[in-house]
Parts: sequence; structure tokens; C-alpha cells
Amino acid sequence: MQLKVQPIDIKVGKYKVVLNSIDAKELGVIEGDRVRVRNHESLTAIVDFTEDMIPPGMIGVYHELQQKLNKQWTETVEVTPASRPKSARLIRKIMDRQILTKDEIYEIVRGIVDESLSDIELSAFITSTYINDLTDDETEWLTRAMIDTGEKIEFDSHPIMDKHSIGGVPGNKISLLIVPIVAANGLLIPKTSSRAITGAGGTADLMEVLAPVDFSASEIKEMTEKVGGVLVWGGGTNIAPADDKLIKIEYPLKVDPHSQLLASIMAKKGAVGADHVVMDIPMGAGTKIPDIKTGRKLSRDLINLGERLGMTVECALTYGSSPVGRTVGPALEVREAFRVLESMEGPNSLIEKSTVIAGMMLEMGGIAGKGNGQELAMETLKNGKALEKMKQIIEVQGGDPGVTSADIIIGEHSIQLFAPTNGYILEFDNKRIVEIARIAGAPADKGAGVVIHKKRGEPVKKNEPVLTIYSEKKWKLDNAIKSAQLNLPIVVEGMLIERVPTYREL
Ligand SMILES: O=P(O)(O)OC[C@H]1O[C@H](OP(=O)(O)O)[C@H](O)[C@@H]1O
Ligand SMILES: O=c1cc[nH]c(=O)[nH]1
Repeated sequence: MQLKVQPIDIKVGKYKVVLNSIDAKELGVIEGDRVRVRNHESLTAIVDFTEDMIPPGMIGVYHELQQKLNKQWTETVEVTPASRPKSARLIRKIMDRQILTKDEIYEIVRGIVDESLSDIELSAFITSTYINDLTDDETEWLTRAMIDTGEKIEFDSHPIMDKHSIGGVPGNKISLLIVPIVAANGLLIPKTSSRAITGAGGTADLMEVLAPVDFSASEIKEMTEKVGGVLVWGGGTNIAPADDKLIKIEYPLKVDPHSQLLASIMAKKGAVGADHVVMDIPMGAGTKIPDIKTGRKLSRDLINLGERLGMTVECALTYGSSPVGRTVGPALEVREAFRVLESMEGPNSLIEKSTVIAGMMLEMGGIAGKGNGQELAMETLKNGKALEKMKQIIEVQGGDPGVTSADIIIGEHSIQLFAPTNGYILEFDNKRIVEIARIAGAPADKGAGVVIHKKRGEPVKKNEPVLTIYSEKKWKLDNAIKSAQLNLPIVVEGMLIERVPTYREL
């Protein structure tokens, strides 16, 4: 069928077209099917439907496909039904618990990278791997395919250090301290991070408060060689490009399937040529890892996958039942981390966790003797070398190296929530804290988030503030307050939890 092209200047992240339902019926396609669009070249696109936006005889072409067709633009195109790509059919095999071959896994990853899989198919891929774990071989191939379908960095000098957190604990801003500590001690650390997956601010969202995070592989190499380290967004590079496309699907689903998590993390490490990696595995109620047994199993899986890929991996099982530090949300977290860099002023949970992990890295990199890493990491914070290095990192990434914690802008609208009674913080719901920060606008609105005045186990007096919610927009703050009041993330109780009388009135 010949259709007249109607450009639609909207980016949808895929090759997509819109057909009038009359033409779609004529072609025998429904929403989510594919069509071949042919002018001088031939491309497959996913079909959207409309009753009125596009009249019969025309085809709406979204931005990405326009860019492709633009090379040899024509007024009309030939449109024919196309079959689903092989990668889409392979996802069904995972649902049926069949084991995929290496070639099949590569086919799926190519389908993710070249945008030929629809969001529905991608979410089926995520969901089926959430339900049915991939085998060790499949996970290795998934990781390798994610590395091989993107750019890789080869450094001339080694060792290359790296760290990664599996996420799942709110306020985990430790990379902002670890990277400068490690780089200040002469090791190279080209740290790529994801944006938030299940949280209210991933490290890439946080670093973006201070400097751009979007760089090519060659820029990352150059910047790391210049100042020793970077804190960049993995999705902004062409490093493991499938990763961010999968994370975009995981984010609304709020899931991070085991095999995807392994591949997502290790692909980013493999692509930058990491030699030694420390993994942070937050554990406990409300995290991705409910208990130590599951944490040890994940550690073994990460260590084994590292061995298969030629990296030494050590894992740190860390306390995750309470947020790290007292802030959740990009700008608030950056300000808290910066205060530690500036003056060691800050929560012990943040300083201790950051220096323990940085210490492990200094030992693995041969800079500190066994058992002395944390002391050296602490010293690097105290003597201001980590702050100096952080400023170099900010500058090399194009931010303002003169920035101080006082310059970081927090959302202008805020409200405090108060303790209803004297007592102790008996329960503290990490997931609710994240949810409230997200409703307030985090991570997209950098100034949105939550300050935690009282953590689990701490004593509190009636009417003392327990949380402050910040937002850049009044209406988002109102929604966050409503959500917090409907289901408070904190339970305050006195020492007496409930008095049960001799006789209860029924
Ligand atoms: O949103 P949730 O699932 O909590 O965690 C995702 C965060 O965890 C990792 O942190 P890092 O890069 O090691 O600092 C990721 O890169 C991302 O920033
Ligand atoms: O980078 C990350 C971190 C946690 N989970 C992932 O899937 N990727």
C-alpha cells in the first residue's frame, strides 16, 4: 500500500509509525505489529493506531524513523506487513523455561539495541527473566552480548578499579565519596552508573547535580587518564547500550531480576576493562536482598561471573534496613556527601560504608596492605585529598569546581512530618520513603526528596520532626504529603506497644 508521509516530530526511542485504523485494517495489522516501510531503503517499524490523528492514505512517521528515512526522503512510501523479529519469538522460549543458545541470546540483545523490540516485548523479557532465572551460561552470554553490542574502553595502564552497588537501599550516595578517595590514591576508576532503578536517585542522577554525565567511551577514557576517575551515566555512553533500555522498563515495574542485575552490572564493568571490582550488596528488610543467605548466593554469582569475564570481584554485604545517611533524592544526597568531603561532617552510616568499600578497593589495587584500606580511605577524606579530587572530576566533566555544599539547590517547597507521640522509631519503611520522594518529583526533579530526622531505634518526643519532604513544585509536594499521611513510612511507639485488658468488649 502506498501511503503519504506525515512527519511527527516526537522522539519515542523506537522506529514507530502511526496508521489510520482503516489503512491498518486493510493491511491486516493491529497495534504492536510491524510493517515494512520502503522508500529507497526498507525499514521495519512498530505500528500505533489512530482514528483521527492521521487520515486514511497517510502514515505518521515518528522522529527516529524520519531520521533514517531522511537520508533519501520521499513523499510517499510503500507499506507492507512484516513479521515479528526473531528476537521477539525467542523471548517466548524464556517464558517456556527453555534454555537459550549463545546465538539466541545475542539475537535478543541485538533486538534490544537496534530498537526492533517493542516495549511490550521488552517488558515480557524482563518479566520472564524475573520469573525464570537464566542459567550461568545464559547470564554470561547476556553479559558478553551487552558488552559486544557497545563500545569498549581499553586503557594502556592497569589496574582499572571499579565498584558497583546492586542498589535497593535509599540514600546510597557512597560512590560520590568512594570514586574520589580511590582516584586520589593514584588508581584509575572510570565509574559508570545507572540512573535510579528502584530508588529515588541513582548515582548518575546525583552526579548530574554537579556536572554533565553524558559522555562517549573515548571521552571517559581521556577524562579518567587525566584526573584518575569519572562519575558518568552508563546510558549516556554507547557502553553496554542494551542496559539503559532494559532499565527504562525495569523502573516503572520496580523490579530488578537477578540475571538482568548480574548482566547489567558486569557488562558495565567488562566494557571499561575493569580488573578489580567491589560490589556493594545492601541487605535487609525492604532491600533487594532479604537475608544473608541470599546475599552470599548473589556474591558467589557475581564472583563467578567476574571470573568468567576475567575480573577479580569482592563483595561487601552491607546493612540496608535503614537508609544510608539521612537524605534521599539527588540534590539532598549530593549536599550530604559534599559536607563529608568538605569537613567530615555527616552521618556515620555514610562515612563508615564509603570508607569500608573504598578501603577494600585500595587493598585490591595494591595501595594499602591487607586490613589497612579503611584507615587510608578515612585519611584521604580527612586530609581533603578526596575533596580536591572530586573538584577535579567535576571540572573535567564540565561542572563548576568551585561548587560547595551551600550552593546546592534544594526544592523550595517543603513540609515537616511530626512524631504523633513520645517513643521510639519502631518501624521504618524504606520503600515508602522512596515512594514519597518519587511522588515529590525525584529523581527527575533534582531538588525533590526526603530528609530523615529520625531513624529506626532512635528516641523521639511528641511533635518532634521525623521527616521533611522537599519538592520543586507545590502540587507534587501536596501529593507527597497526601501519600505520606495515608500510609506513614515511620511507626512511633512508646515502650508499651499495646495494653490487652482482662476482658475485651466485643
Ligand atoms: O535505584 P536502585 O535500584 O536503588 O539502585 C540503582 C543504583 O545502584 C547503582 O549504584 P552505583 O552506580 O554503584 O553507585 C546503580 O548504578 C544505580 O545508580
Ligand atoms: O547498574 C545496575 C545496578 C543495579 N541493578 C542493575 O540492574 N543495574
